[in-house]
Amino acid sequence: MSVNKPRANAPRPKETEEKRPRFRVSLDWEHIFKSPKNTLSWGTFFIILSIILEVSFFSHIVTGLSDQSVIDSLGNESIRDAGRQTRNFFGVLGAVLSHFFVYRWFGIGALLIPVVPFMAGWKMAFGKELLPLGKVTKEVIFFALWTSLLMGYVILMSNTESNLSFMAGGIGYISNIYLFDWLKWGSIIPIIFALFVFSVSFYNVKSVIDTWQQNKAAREPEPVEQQEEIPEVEVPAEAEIEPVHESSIVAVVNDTYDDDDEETEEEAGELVEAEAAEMKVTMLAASERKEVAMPLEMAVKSDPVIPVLQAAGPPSLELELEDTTHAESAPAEDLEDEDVNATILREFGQYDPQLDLPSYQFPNIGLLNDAIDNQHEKVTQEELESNKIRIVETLGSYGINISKIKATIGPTVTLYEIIPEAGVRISKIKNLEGDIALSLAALGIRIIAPMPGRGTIGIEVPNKNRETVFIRSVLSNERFLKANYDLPVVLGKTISNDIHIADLAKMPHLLMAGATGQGKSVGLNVILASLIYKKHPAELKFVLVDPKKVELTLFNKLERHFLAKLPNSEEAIITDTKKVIFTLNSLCIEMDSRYDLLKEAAVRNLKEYNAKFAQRRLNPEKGHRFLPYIVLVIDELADLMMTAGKEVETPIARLAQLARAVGIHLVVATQRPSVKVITGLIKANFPARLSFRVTSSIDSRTILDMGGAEQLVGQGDMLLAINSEVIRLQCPFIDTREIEDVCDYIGGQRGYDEAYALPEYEGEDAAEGRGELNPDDFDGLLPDAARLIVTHQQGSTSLIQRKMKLGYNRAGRIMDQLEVLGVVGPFTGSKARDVMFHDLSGLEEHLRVMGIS
Ligand SMILES: Nc1ncnc2c1ncn2[C@@H]1O[C@H](COP(=O)(O)OP(=O)(O)OP(=O)(O)O)[C@@H](O)[C@H]1O
Repeated sequence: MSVNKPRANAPRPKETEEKRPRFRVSLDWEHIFKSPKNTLSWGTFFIILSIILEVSFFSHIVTGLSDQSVIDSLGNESIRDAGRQTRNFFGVLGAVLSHFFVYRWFGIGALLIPVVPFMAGWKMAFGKELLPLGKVTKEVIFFALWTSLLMGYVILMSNTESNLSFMAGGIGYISNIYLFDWLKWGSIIPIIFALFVFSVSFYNVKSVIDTWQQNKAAREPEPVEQQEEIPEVEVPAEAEIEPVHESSIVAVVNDTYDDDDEETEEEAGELVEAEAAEMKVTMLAASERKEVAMPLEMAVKSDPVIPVLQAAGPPSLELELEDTTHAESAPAEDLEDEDVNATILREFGQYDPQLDLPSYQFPNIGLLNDAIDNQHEKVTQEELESNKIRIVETLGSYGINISKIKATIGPTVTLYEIIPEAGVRISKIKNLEGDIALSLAALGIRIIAPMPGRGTIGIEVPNKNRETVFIRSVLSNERFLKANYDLPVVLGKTISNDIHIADLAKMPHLLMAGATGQGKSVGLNVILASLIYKKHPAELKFVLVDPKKVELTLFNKLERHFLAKLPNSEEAIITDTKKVIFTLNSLCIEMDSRYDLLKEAAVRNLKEYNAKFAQRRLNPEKGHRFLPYIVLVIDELADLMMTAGKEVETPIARLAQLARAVGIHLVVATQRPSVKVITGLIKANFPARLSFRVTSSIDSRTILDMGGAEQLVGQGDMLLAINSEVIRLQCPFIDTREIEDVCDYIGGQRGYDEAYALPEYEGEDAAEGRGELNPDDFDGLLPDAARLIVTHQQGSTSLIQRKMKLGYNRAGRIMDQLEVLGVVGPFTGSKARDVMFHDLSGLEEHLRVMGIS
């Protein structure tokens, strides 16, 4: 066998030379600018810089002429002398900066320049953009140059060069001298043309004109005869499906956000929602037509997103790829959409859901009780020593000798880890649990034999004086503040006094059990409080189910911020079993519709979907929207299972099985962890389980698949089992007053108009009882909607949405009520419903008879 050896005189390979170390000073710019420690300082620096620039430039307008001589002689005299003579507000520095920016370059156009460092500084310091930075930078550069050119023209034409030429700056003045040679007074033409070109390309003037024209056309009454045959998808004019129109609608919303005008913001939001749904059908109709007419080369171009999904394999759960017919028709439309979306992204930056409530203030930690954890009551040295001695003696009396014992003091229990001498059987120690408890005269001794991954045997002994872990101490903990989880929840303090933070989004659901009075409700409140402290109302909604009627009432005040509810229900907190069934089914509908959106967006989970939406790669006019997480909290499953059984179990199991990918997570608590309540179906879908003290080891096994929870000492002492790992934790304590203060604080702020509307779900009974609907239950806008439908002879929800500027849910509800009233026929799929009245007089008579007008 021959081996190729390198010859001694062979040329040295190139890589060796490249690998030789070079002495280079390399700065880690990423760290310098982006490290959280530095951003505040850099941000403040840029803000100060912008103020210095602005004041200097203004000052230069008055002092520029007299400072000119100082600038000219700068090299010849000392800075000190120059400083004394300079009149600029910021001395020599201000004079020099102004000399360049104002005098040499931009003239008064330079006054715009400081806007850029100010906005950049603000973004760095506070992590938020006042306006989209990239867009503003381009505008500032253009208008600084353009103002300079315009001023140059004005000054040259008015012969005021000597005094005022600084207002044009070097760029404007010199450019105008050249332009003047060519065009004389006509040099204003290229200047105005430059403004025109910039406006057209930058502000998408064409789309504004198109929108205006379309709106004008839409306002003109449509002839009745033509509409008789038109199905639900209306306005099939070619111009209306131009994506340029879409961008303008989104632009309107964003402009409103930028203006911080909250009232108009909502109106615009609703308008867009209505327009979006209408456009959804219009675009659908358009895509169907395009499928036929699309040229071949367009059809084979693929959507850039779809291959990514294919490469990543079949998505989890229900997600499947689009069917091929759709995939073939999608690309051309998607390519157009991508262009529009890219333009919107460029102009308005990323979509920020928090701008829904721009002035929302997160609750501060000061609202919570500042009692510090009662350190002084901790375990004393004597207690430790006497426990150690008793453990060693008890084990010794059974012939078990210990080579080492070590204690770790936790908030509720102290963990004694022992290493027995060689040859001792673990099961022997485990069997002595009762004897050790007896000798220590303590309740709730738990033996962990062996301690996983530690090579020891653990004996947990409750402390005589236990420590209360206050919620404030955990929520203000740096680890929690920095936790970058999607749904961070603090569950408690571990035996080594670390706080245990979990990500509910990853769990993905939590099942809690515990006998009465052991701390379940406090535990639920702690979970809710952790989420409220970390998430903005736009990002998270709660569905609260409280059959006990008193536990979660306090959260009612969060209705217009954090709560979700069924459209027709009065109370945001659900206490009635029937409503619970409706709500659970409604959540299943929400889950299914979210899956449809994910499928259409070709993404695999909510995070990817929202990221894509924020990058403006999903068109709101096709029904896409930012999807908040939804956390369903049930404070007493036992009660529901007893009264409704399968009706509750099935949707819960379905949600638990499927909803994680679409951001719906469940936290379910129960007093009775019996197999009738925690059925196999439910249990199998809750990998994370938490148990407070239960009454028997059978209960403990039902919830945790192991004993031990019956040995806990109550008051928030708990065992958390995730993926076969069990941790003992002390739950933090939050009291009613604290929850009240936090809820008052949030509830007192401006919120959404109403709670987040879940999809409507009508139980079978409701469908049967439809004919008996009480006129008092009808929507106030029902008569107007009926007149609209009859006037247009078109039973379309989107018509109500668009003309009456209503959200989709409300318009849909009105349409259902119109059906009950007999104004329109039943739902017929994609076609518009039949209209049962041909003229308004017939309708008015009918409304009068029905007692509605
Ligand atoms: N983490 C904790 N720290 C200290 N004390 C606690 C803690 N959790 C609960 N407690 C005490 O236990 C009492 C009962 O707690 P909680 O109301 O949460 O019980 P529960 O399990 O919800 O009972 P029920 O099922 O009857 O509603 C509280 O009023 C409080 O005094």
